[in-house]
Amino acid sequence: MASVLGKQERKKIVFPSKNELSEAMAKYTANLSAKFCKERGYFTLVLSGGDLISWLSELLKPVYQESIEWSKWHIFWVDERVVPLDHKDSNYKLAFDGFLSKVSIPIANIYAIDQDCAALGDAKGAALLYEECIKRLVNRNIIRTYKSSGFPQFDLQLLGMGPDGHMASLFPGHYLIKEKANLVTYITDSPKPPPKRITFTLPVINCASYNLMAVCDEAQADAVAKVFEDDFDLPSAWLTADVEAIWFLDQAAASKIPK
Ligand SMILES: O=C1O[C@H](COP(=O)(O)O)[C@@H](O)[C@H](O)[C@H]1O
Repeated sequence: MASVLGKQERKKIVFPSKNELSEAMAKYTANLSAKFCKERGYFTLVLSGGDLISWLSELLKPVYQESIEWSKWHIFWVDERVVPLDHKDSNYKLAFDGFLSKVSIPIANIYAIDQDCAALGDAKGAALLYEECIKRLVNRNIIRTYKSSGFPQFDLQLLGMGPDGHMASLFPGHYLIKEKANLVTYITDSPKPPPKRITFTLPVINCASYNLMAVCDEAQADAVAKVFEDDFDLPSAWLTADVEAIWFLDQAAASKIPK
């Protein structure tokens, strides 16, 4: 299995405010949607939870509503909290209420975690079934594979980072960051509530063609500075991609990056 880690240039764009960041994120996403829909008839987009979802509202504007080929989109989650899908902590609910219910992506193309596992709080089962779901879509060629590694390769992942430097549900100091055998794994002692979550493993995250990490606000400035100083204790510092890994920051989040 090819190594997918390794140091790569960490690109960043600093925006005056969240508004400009969210406009640029919409443009970036729409451009990649057009590229992949044209090249292969599908666009595989991975979402995270957190603040990022509200910044996606730019994609609801008429210019995008009318031009994006929504029927070709396939939606996944880089991590999910193992709670019922209508629970306030569910990343699926957050994205569905704030974005997915307002665009015409076929419901069959929205891949939430297994409802029963979610309702029962079965994190292990949820991870296993999500991995199976991804493998099935790889077999149907909806998700590509990364070169010869056999890992799934998503077209674009939209990621966020917590103030502690976590991305997806990979937390600083937790052994999950080292997990390389599985595509999807689980955690039952997440330092950030809720404790039960599933998450893509780092090799899967880094196989994506494009990774866009969007971070705003001063509360994240210390973690952002550490990432740009190559502090690999922070899971987010490990982020790479096959084609491009790019950080979209507002001025507050970028304020402590050494000049
Ligand atoms: O718990 C989570 O946190 C991260 C970061 O969220 P943010 O609100 O600080 O941007 C998020 O990316 C992840 O998907 C979520 O489960």
